[in-house]
Amino acid sequence: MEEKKFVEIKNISMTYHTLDGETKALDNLSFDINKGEIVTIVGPSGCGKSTILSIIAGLIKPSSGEVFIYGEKIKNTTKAIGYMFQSDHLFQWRTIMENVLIGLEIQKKVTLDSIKRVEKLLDTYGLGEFKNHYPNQLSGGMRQRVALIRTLAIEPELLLLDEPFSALDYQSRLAVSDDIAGILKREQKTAIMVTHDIAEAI
Ligand SMILES: Nc1ncnc2c1ncn2[C@@H]1O[C@H](COP(=O)(O)OP(=O)(O)OP(=O)(O)O)[C@@H](O)[C@H]1O
Repeated sequence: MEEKKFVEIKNISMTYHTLDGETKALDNLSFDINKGEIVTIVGPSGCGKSTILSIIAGLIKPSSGEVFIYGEKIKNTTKAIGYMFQSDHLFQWRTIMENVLIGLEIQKKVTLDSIKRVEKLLDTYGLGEFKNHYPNQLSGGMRQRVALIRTLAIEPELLLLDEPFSALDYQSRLAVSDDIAGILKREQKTAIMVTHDIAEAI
């Protein structure tokens, strides 16, 4: 029997309708992703990268086409998918620990075990000492790591990363992208990242 594909994007098209007219953002896009793969989508600004991530995440409905996860059609958002946006969106009034726990809090899954797991992630990725600090006390690169750990904390099966390094300067971007690629590989995650930067994709 053929093994079920993890993520299947099938014939997705998306046209936005506004008062000014129509914008075709995606035209009959299809691709598959296997478990454990890290896929990057590269393209210039406006080519529809954020649109495809939002469709996979179930945040917007495509004009036509379907997304399947393990053969099941995506209808709404699902806990199986973690979405990390362009900027880190950390809450300034919450400590690093409180920021990282927010997804688990919403899902009512804050337990001793989940706290331990999150503390271990913070320790492993050099943020253990900063768990009681506030986001404005951290560097941009550290904040991106916090945002990634917050996304990993809910243990998503698929991570969607929208230009995760765009807020950083060139040098930190290279360091942090190595860093984050390392984390994704060690945690054996499946991820789709979009970027307009070919170096970052590589
Ligand atoms: N909500 C919307 N309403 C109308 N048009 C939209 C909407 N969202 C995106 N678009 C248009 O769809 C096209 C694709 O946008 P999208 O944000 O997916 O591109 P992108 O590749 O992610 O760009 P960027 O890298 O600048 O974020 C663009 O022409 C954009 O103007």
